Amino acid sequence: MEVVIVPDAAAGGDIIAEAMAALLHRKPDALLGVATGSTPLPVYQALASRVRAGGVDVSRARVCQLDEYVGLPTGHPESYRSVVLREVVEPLGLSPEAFMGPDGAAEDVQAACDAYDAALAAAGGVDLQLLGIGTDGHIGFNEPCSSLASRTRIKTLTEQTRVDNARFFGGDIDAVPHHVITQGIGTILEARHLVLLATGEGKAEAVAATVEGPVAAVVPASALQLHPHATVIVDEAAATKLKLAPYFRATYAAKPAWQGL
Ligand SMILES: N[C@@H]1[C@@H](O)[C@H](O)[C@@H](COP(=O)(O)O)O[C@@H]1O
Repeated sequence: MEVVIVPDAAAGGDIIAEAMAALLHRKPDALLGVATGSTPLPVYQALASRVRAGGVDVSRARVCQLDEYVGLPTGHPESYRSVVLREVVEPLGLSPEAFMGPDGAAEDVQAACDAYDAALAAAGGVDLQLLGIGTDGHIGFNEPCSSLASRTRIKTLTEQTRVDNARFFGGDIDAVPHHVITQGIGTILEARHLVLLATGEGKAEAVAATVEGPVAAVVPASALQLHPHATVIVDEAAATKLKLAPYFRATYAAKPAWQGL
């Protein structure tokens, strides 16, 4: 696992957009797994500005969703499908056909989950999966004690996650669904490159447990330790509880530029 400490969220966005641009250069039809929440927004902004400047060709790029609320009406502005269309697909100028996600409004939720896992595999798998992290260490919506081998399935949100996400629902926790569909941890681990971005001191404890703690289902993001190509990018505030911060800084400073992320 590589840990990169950047000065701020914008620098994190920049470095990941650069890695996505390099991937699309090597593989123009790459499948990018995108995350929601506030943290990844600087990534999408940085990538869109490279596209506008003509530095990246996204005409064949594909994007896929990590997770989704269950039960929000189709087209609800806070469904993750709407968020990804608004924050990623439209700014990058992709066609809606380049986008795939699970159906959170399906009557048979488990069938929708199975169909999504099958669709990801049929698409050739995710090339780069961008992840945020919950304050409790969740990735996607895999809450603590999710099986490290889990596949896409329905989960119940913790009270803390519903409180954290209420800001997207006008501060009304009652409006935050209890149930979600999420790529499982086993599904996420199949992506060829995992890139987790964490910013702000509220994530410092979860980051330390992810990077320096044991691999444990109680900290779902610690599963990244099992992946052969995982990159964790943190700003200074999110890095404050990392004991190995001096080592991570020295390693990155000495890294040859050609190596990329
Ligand atoms: N399902 C999403 C996660 O994918 C995201 O990582 C997390 C943190 O969001 P934020 O980046 O806004 O802190 O929120 C939600 O729970």
